[in-house]
Amino acid sequence: MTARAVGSPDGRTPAKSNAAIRLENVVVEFPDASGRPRRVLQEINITTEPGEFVVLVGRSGCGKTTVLNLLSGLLRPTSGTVQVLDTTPRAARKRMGYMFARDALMPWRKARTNVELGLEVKGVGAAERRRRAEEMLDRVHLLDSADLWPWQLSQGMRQRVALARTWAPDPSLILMDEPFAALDAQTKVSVRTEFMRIWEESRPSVVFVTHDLAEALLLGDRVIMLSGGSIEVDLKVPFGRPRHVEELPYTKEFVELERDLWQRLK
Ligand SMILES: Nc1ncnc2c1ncn2[C@@H]1O[C@H](COP(=O)(O)OP(=O)(O)OP(=O)(O)O)[C@@H](O)[C@H]1O
Repeated sequence: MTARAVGSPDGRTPAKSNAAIRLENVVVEFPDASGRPRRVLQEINITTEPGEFVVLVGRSGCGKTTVLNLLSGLLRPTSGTVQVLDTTPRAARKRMGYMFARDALMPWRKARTNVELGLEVKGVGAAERRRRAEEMLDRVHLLDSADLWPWQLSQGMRQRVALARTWAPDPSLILMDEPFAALDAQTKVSVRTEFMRIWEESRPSVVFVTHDLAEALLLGDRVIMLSGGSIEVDLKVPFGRPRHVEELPYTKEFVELERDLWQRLK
């Protein structure tokens, strides 16, 4: 049998390995109002390591969600190549998890069966699904609420159920689009703290989009700022792990770094 290089459309070019994501010379064009192509991403190159937590920031419309759409396989680049977990986005789909600003829990399922959803898609048996869903609900302190419907949960609780659902199938890469943006300030701090605790236990690769520069520095290993369709900043975050997400924002080093990033954003 002839070996076929993973991620290589023609099967001849050997794929480069050991990256969580790899965007090479990626261009994305969308038609403008008059139907002419408008370039949204210009020859973007991003490679991230397995286990790396990368945050995408930038002004509204700079292309952050477009990058997530490329990674999830919803969108194909106009030119260039996109690899996820050393293969095509489509082939990597079952090893990816997603979380968005609105929890998107299914209203006809209780918290428990919402968490089981990704496990069902993977074909995990009923008993193991139940065990894993309960384990995850326990980790977000919602085991007592396992049999409640989404409408019986607060926004913060729903977002924690969504967190449990994203984590339950043990994804290798998680794509997150402003997952805490709809939460009030206090709930945001507590959900974010739980999220960091769970992430630090298993450390899947993450690509996280936010408008909040403090959040980017608080969570990320690396912050990539997009501007005008190009990479404006690619910053290695200098804070160690585990992080004190409640205390770190008040340190001098953090405040200075956040101010620098704000200046770049302007
Ligand atoms: N399907 C599409 N058709 C045409 N234009 C699109 C499409 N999707 C996105 N765009 C355009 O591409 C640009 C980038 O959009 P994108 O959603 O990636 O930005 P963003 O940085 O995520 O913005 P925000 O922070 O406001 O969510 C925008 O100008 C948007 O209008």
